[in-house]
Amino acid sequence: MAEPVVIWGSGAIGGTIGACLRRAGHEVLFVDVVPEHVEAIAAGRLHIEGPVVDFTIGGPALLPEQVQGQHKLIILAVKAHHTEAATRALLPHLAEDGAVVSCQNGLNELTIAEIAGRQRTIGAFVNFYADYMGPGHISYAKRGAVVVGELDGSRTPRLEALHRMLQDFDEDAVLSDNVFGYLWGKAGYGAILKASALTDDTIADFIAAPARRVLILRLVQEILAVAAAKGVTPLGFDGFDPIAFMKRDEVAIEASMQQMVAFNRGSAKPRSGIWRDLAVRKRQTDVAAQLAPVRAAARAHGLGTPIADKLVELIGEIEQGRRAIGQDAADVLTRVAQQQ
Ligand SMILES: NC(=O)C1=CN([C@@H]2O[C@H](COP(=O)(O)OP(=O)(O)OC[C@H]3O[C@@H](n4cnc5c(N)ncnc54)[C@H](OP(=O)(O)O)[C@@H]3O)[C@@H](O)[C@H]2O)C=CC1
Ligand SMILES: CC(C)(CO)C(=O)C(=O)O
Repeated sequence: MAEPVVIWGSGAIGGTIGACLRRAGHEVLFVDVVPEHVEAIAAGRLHIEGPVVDFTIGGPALLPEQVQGQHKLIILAVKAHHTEAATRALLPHLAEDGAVVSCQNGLNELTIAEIAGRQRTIGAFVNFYADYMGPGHISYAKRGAVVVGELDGSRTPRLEALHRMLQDFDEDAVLSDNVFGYLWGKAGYGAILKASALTDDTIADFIAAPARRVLILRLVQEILAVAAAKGVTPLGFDGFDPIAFMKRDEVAIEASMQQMVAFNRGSAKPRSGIWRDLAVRKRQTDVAAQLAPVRAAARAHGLGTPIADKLVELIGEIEQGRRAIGQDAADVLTRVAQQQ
């Protein structure tokens, strides 16, 4: 049997990628902490549904403590606040010459590299839209950018092999020499998603709302200023044009806003995973964990992140049941943005 690609965290993102790879003929080992989900996958009842694909498949599936041996390729797809624990748990199963690929939101590669070593970390960026609906049931709502790249930008045989494999998931998958550019781009776009989760608005409605314009502009600019201070050139994707925001080019910003609205309008996943964690799954989000490295980098460069700081605080209040999701929460954040 060929060496399997291990999917560590087989929810919305990991489950979708793993199922599609398995359907394309790759050996896949699914790992997850949810016993009923693991059981469903092992029993051949992993249903990926939605406008992109609709099929049911299965495959070897284990809880983390059941994994044995060492593996050369592990795709990590847990939420950012679980990255450290998951990486420590997978470490004994990562071959000396193996690699962890972070298919996550945030700058998780930094945490993974610290634990597994930079040589054993490959960068990735995903912007497709999916939801975990329940054990063995995932909605793949919308295709989006899929990118892989070595952390130092080099082109290596292992990266080329990974890229070829991911083309079996999405034929437009990109091999990049600037994966951190995409990750910082997503940090900018992701900040809009996080702010939208303060409300019940769809992502498209939130971006289109005139009342949120100043918040979106200043929040994105605040995040991308940190990227600039680090010497990273953020890259655009799926309608988001970070350079327009950085240059404060009103015409290009307007075009990007319209494209982001069009990209999100009518999506089968109309709201972010963060909103879903708050409103549907009633659980902690990974907003603080995603923004932690951005805020730390800002501090290291003498920059403030007052809007992101307030965003983390507001999301925390919702998580703790001390604030309701709604326009009031977004109004509070908008007022902070107006002061910048
Ligand atoms: N969903 C989307 O459309 C997109 C998500 N992302 C990012 O992708 C990453 C994954 O998100 P998503 O797939 O939505 O999240 P999900 O919650 O759907 O899937 C993550 C899965 O990993 C499980 N898990 C948690 N801790 C561990 C662990 N230590 N070992 C193994 N499994 C674990 C979770 O269990 P439990 O639920 O019990 O914690 C869950 O089943 C996040 O960083 C997210 O921000 C990026 C782009 C789009
Ligand atoms: C909205 C989306 C799917 C965009 O990638 C996302 O990142 C999330 O749900 O957290």
